[in-house]
Amino acid sequence: MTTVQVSTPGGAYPIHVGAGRLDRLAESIPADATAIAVVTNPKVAALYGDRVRDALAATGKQVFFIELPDGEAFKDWQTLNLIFDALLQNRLDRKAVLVALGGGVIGDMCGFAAASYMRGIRFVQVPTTLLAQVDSSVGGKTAINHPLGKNMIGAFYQPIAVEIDTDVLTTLPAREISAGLAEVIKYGMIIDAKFFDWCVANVAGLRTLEPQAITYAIQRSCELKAQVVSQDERESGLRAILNFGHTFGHAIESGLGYGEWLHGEAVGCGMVQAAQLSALTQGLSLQSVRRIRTLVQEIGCPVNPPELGTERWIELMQVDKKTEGGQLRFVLLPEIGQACVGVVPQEALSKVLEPDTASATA
Ligand SMILES: NC(=O)c1ccc[n+]([C@@H]2O[C@H](COP(=O)([O-])OP(=O)(O)OC[C@H]3O[C@@H](n4cnc5c(N)ncnc54)[C@H](O)[C@@H]3O)[C@@H](O)[C@H]2O)c1
Ligand SMILES: O=C(O)C(=O)C[C@@H](O)[C@H](O)[C@H](O)COP(=O)(O)O
Ligand SMILES: [Zn+2]
Repeated sequence: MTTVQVSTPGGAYPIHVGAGRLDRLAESIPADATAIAVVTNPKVAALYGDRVRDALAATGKQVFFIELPDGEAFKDWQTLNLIFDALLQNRLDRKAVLVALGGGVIGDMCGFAAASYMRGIRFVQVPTTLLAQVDSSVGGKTAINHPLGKNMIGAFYQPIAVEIDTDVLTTLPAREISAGLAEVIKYGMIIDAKFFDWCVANVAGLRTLEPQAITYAIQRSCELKAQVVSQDERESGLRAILNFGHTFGHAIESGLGYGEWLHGEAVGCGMVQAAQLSALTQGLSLQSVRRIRTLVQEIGCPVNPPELGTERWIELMQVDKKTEGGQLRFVLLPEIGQACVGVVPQEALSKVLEPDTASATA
């Protein structure tokens, strides 16, 4: 087991990474917890519910399970309210602890419920998808979607611990592994060129969950994300680089309907588009754009954006949280391993959004 530490003004906590962590969840429940509510979905509950129930029984506390419908399409008010209904019906008090057992959808919703139930109760992240293990369980962004935009209603709210059991990845479908790898390679592109090269060299092992490769990728991703959020918890500057590819990616998700493309797939494609935009505005070399495109393709994510039409793309991207005074801002790469945030000329953006001209920059 290895531990990565996160330290923010909103809370400091360990990320434990190792095989079999699910059986040791009791270690992350504070002694003064009055009850534990596990927020999950039917698919994850069927796979891991019994093990988690047994592990938490060791605390001697009352354990409730709250099952939400599965999928991005349910990351909404109505589903969030199911958590509050269950917490109130079971009379959970301020010293109750929530446990988010599932992927990023469960983690984001459980975290938002923890942030707002009785104005804030403690929660533990137990991410069970690769994407959630390398990204969404760390750093305290919690949210639900709005029909007009991704993650539009939410809060910054840190968990008290993150428990990553690498064994649970064995039941994940290949498509979900590819989606998770998109957020892994993102760290290489924005902050760690050596890690990017390592991902290129180890892509086969990553896709097949070769234990050493996937464990290292999870640890390194958590370290890099912890470094960023520990410096800028609430995205007043640096943290925005974690949004690389997301201005395009979120537009794909909301434009096509939540769940049509997986978040990681949309981000993978969005990173190719953002790399093309970086070539036009930051001098990113065409060789680097090609390397990014090839890696996104090799992890199994789409590299060709859906045809939404330039006007619709811009309308969808306008609601991005980085937009200031109506002006779109993008995360861009001057080179692989370095990122900045900036505005771009309209012509450059149009070139990327018009499929014929975009292919010329890749
Ligand atoms: N808060 C953040 O910083 C942050 C970061 C990245 C992504 N996100 C959000 O995370 C969400 C995407 O998360 P995701 O990719 O984990 O999707 P997800 O939560 O929908 O999970 C994907 C699928 O895998 C299933 N699943 C979960 N664990 C499993 C397992 N071990 N074996 C088999 N199936 C399993 C789920 O039930 C679901 O059907 C998006 O809403 C995105 O916006 C948030
Ligand atoms: O943690 C962050 O900061 C991120 O931007 C990580 C992203 O991968 C994640 O998808 C995040 O939820 C997007 O944030 P948003 O603020 O654009 O909704
Ligand atoms: Zn993301």
